[in-house]
Amino acid sequence: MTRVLKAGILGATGTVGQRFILLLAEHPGFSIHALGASPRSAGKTYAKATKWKMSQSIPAPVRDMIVHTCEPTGEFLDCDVVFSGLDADVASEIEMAFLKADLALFSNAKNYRTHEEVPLIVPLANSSHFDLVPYQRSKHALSKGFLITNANCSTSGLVVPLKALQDRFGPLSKIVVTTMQAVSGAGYPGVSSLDIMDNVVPFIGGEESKMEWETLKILGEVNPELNGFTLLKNTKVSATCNRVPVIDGHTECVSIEFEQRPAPSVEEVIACLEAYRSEAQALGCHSAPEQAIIVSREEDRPQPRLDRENGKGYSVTVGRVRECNVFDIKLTLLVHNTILGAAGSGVLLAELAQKKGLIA
Ligand SMILES: NC(=O)C1=CN([C@@H]2O[C@H](COP(=O)(O)OP(=O)(O)OC[C@H]3O[C@@H](n4cnc5c(N)ncnc54)[C@H](OP(=O)(O)O)[C@@H]3O)[C@@H](O)[C@H]2O)C=CC1
Ligand SMILES: N[C@@H](CC(=O)OP(=O)(O)O)C(=O)O
Repeated sequence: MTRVLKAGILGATGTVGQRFILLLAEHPGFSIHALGASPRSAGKTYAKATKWKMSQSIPAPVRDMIVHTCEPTGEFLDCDVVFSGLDADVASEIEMAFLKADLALFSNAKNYRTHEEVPLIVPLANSSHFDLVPYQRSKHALSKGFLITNANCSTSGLVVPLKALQDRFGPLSKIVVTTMQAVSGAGYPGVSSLDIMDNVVPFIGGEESKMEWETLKILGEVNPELNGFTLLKNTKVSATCNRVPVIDGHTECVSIEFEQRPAPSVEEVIACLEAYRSEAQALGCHSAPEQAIIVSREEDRPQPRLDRENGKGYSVTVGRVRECNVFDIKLTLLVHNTILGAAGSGVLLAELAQKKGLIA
């Protein structure tokens, strides 16, 4: 029987923070122990500090908890794990302070994803990158702490089927992806209603380069010395990102070229995606979905409203798998941007870390 872990949440009042609250409050393996947000929220009860936007109510035990500033003191020091949903403008300094305090930190912010000693892990794709933790600990003289980042929400959906295909058919030479991203991805208040209603905005600052680069790190490997990452060199990724008037769920149209000739057929690709099993599933992690990738055969799926809760938001739903007459295969995928694309990844990463013995 694994013990219940005390969890802290940084950025607890935001869009990702609220999702952490819901996922952790109903999780048998965690108890919510400390909440942090900006000095504007500190000292207030959680119910007063947050602008709650989830369709479920604030869990009763959390409503009257007091929100603190984000410093590694007090209740945060008792935490076994700390999840960060901090605004990127403040995440660098705060997360480094928590790492230096020897805490186990799982971050949603982009700030340390590109760092050479920091694993960037999508739990259904590259959990082998946890192998760098001992080196990170030795570099920072830590005994139990570490910093793991999870990916950009659109990247998180993309890499799961790509990993399945790469493992089965070898290197992918070209990937072109066009996203239709939900407004919750922009946090709260996010995109103004006058900008997004009756509209599509064909720009999300910094998103395309993040998707292109993060994919190469995630689908790359930990080097043999276990002290760095080898990024994919021969895979080219091009992303185009759009904001659409959907509340939750990022949809992505993906075209893929394989190195292998002849390229796999549509039937082989579907069979590979359906058979794919991640380490999180193999280890029996509580939040791991039964199917990492759900393939829909209906001609008009996936759709955000109908498919985003698949696998409780932890599965990637793939549909419209078909031949591409420019590359080899094209498909459409859907990822829940605040579950597998954000807070859910953090929770599943903590479960994996516990299974791997990285959390005592
Ligand atoms: N939304 C999504 O789908 C995804 C988001 N992310 C990333 O996760 C992070 C959070 O995003 P999101 O929840 O959307 O953002 P929000 O803007 O909704 O929330 C930001 C949080 O940061 C806190 N904060 C702001 N300033 C400070 C400060 N000076 N000190 C301490 N805390 C502060 C806010 O507290 P307060 O309420 O007190 O202001 C709030 O809790 C970002 O880095 C984002 O890029 C990653 C993947 C997906
Ligand atoms: N930019 C994403 C959400 C996000 O915050 O991503 P990142 O953590 O990579 O900055 C979106 O708008 O949907």
